[in-house]
Amino acid sequence: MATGRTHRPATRSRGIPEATVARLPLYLRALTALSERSVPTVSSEELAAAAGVNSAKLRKDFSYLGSYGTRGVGYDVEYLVYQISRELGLTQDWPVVIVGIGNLGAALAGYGGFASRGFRVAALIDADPAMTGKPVAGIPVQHSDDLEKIIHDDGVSIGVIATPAGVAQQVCDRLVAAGVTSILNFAPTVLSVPDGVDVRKVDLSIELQILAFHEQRKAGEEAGGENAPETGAETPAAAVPPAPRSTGGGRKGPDGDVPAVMPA
Ligand SMILES: NC(=O)c1ccc[n+]([C@@H]2O[C@H](COP(=O)([O-])OP(=O)(O)OC[C@H]3O[C@@H](n4cnc5c(N)ncnc54)[C@H](O)[C@@H]3O)[C@@H](O)[C@H]2O)c1
Repeated sequence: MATGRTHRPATRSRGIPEATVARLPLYLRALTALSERSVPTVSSEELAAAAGVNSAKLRKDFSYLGSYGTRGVGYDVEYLVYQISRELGLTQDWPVVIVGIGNLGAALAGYGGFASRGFRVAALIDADPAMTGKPVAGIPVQHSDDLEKIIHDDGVSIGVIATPAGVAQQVCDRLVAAGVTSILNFAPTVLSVPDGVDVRKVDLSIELQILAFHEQRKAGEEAGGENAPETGAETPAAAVPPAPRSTGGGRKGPDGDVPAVMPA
């Protein structure tokens, strides 16, 4: 797995640590569920449990947002949704392109959770001429020859790579050259990007391998007659901070990308 080296410091310019930033989506997901149930306020303990985070950590995280809640009442759900959305840059629309519209790309294109969170799928791009013009999830696929024009015309800054691993670096290079500065990589390969470009990667097989490790350990402990380890809690993988980021200049070498779903 990538070590997550990038050019950014562990603390953002506005003073919010990367570890806190990584937990904000977890809070937002829990708060959105509360909002949908018209719950007006929530205590730090309740919200921490819903987000799978320690409540002291939650209070510390929210202090960076200037949100302290009201004693005996808790946090205002709607206001916190607004605050976190604003902090994450979700109060604006982010056009996204997906490159590689095979099994995975098509599934991502049809995923309603992007649009509902402010990520508009602006274009679907594939190198297969047979797919050009065919609608996937209601969006016509465009040929990769037009990638640069599409990025430019739609003002896209976020690209999703769902191509075979062998072409992912080349696709990444084209996206970056065209002006994309954030990449979500699903291809099982480590991408090199220049400074100023953020890469997050998702690899579900790595998550399964980590679960396999824990399964093996549990089985070993049971066989050894030891007490079973603590179970039952969802590990907030995405809340784990990225590894320290280098501040060196130049193109980020291999491992310059960061896993979007990080193991604990
Ligand atoms: N991260 C994960 O958890 C996860 C899960 C499933 C698949 N994957 C990976 O996602 C990728 C896609 O998997 P899939 O099952 O959808 O494969 P697929 O073969 O169904 O689709 C790949 C698509 O990419 C297109 N393509 C090939 N070269 C291209 C290029 N240069 N530019 C644009 N498009 C190009 C192909 O025409 C095809 O439509 C693979 O790398 C796979 O290993 C990752």
